[in-house]
Amino acid sequence: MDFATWEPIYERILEDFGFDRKGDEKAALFLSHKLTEENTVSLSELKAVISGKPVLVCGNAPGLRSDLLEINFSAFTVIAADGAAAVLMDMGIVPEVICTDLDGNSEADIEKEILACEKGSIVLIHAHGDNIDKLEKYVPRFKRFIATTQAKPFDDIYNFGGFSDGDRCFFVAREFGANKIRLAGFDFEDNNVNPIKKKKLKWAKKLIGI
Ligand SMILES: Nc1ncnc2c1ncn2[C@@H]1O[C@H](COP(=O)(O)OP(=O)(O)OP(=O)(O)O)[C@@H](O)[C@H]1O
Ligand SMILES: Nc1nc2c(c(=O)[nH]1)N=C(CO)CN2
Repeated sequence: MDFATWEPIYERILEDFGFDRKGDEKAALFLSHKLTEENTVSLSELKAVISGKPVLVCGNAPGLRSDLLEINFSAFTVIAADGAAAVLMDMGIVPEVICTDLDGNSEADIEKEILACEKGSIVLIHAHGDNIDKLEKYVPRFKRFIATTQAKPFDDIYNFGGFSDGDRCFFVAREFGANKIRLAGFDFEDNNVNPIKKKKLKWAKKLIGI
């Protein structure tokens, strides 16, 4: 999705949550300073695992494990949203792609994302105004990654559209030409979550429906 199409949606999201665009921009700049030639994954590498392939996008709803029992993984490129990567790793599955803002989960889950990266997952690390501390702490531990922002993209900081980790996975799958996208571990109506998460799920449902 080009930024001109995304920007009005992004502005509505910022307003709905009361988030500050300047904070997102500062975080993106911070992340850009962590990129080197050695730790940057190319978009062609990402495209190679998605283009023309059926993609399974895994969210981290409580039903993820049971959804996964019905799925033949070998038929899909697996893209995991943040904590979903830990669930997959626990099942012995290394997702091909992970989208994470590094702020949703326990330290143990982040360690599993770092391990997945070492085992070959392409990790898309997302900068936003409320995760600079996490970026500072964990980004040096990821050997290779792609940097993303929800604000205006620049240089090697990309914006493929989407806001929370789950819907960004979906946008990545679409942007890079998945021939089919199946969802697992998405429960947009989950009431067992805090009000901010509820609002994020409302936006996720809307964005994935676009
Ligand atoms: N019922 C649900 N509870 C939690 N996550 C869900 C649910 N349904 C779908 N998801 C998707 O799973 C993604 C990963 O969730 P997780 O809790 O691991 O990370 P998070 O960083 O806390 O999530 P978020 O990006 O929403 O802040 C979410 O971004 C969301 O899109
Ligand atoms: N500024 C800001 N942006 C976000 C945030 C957040 O908490 N703050 N959370 C997200 C999904 O977890 C995605 N983007």
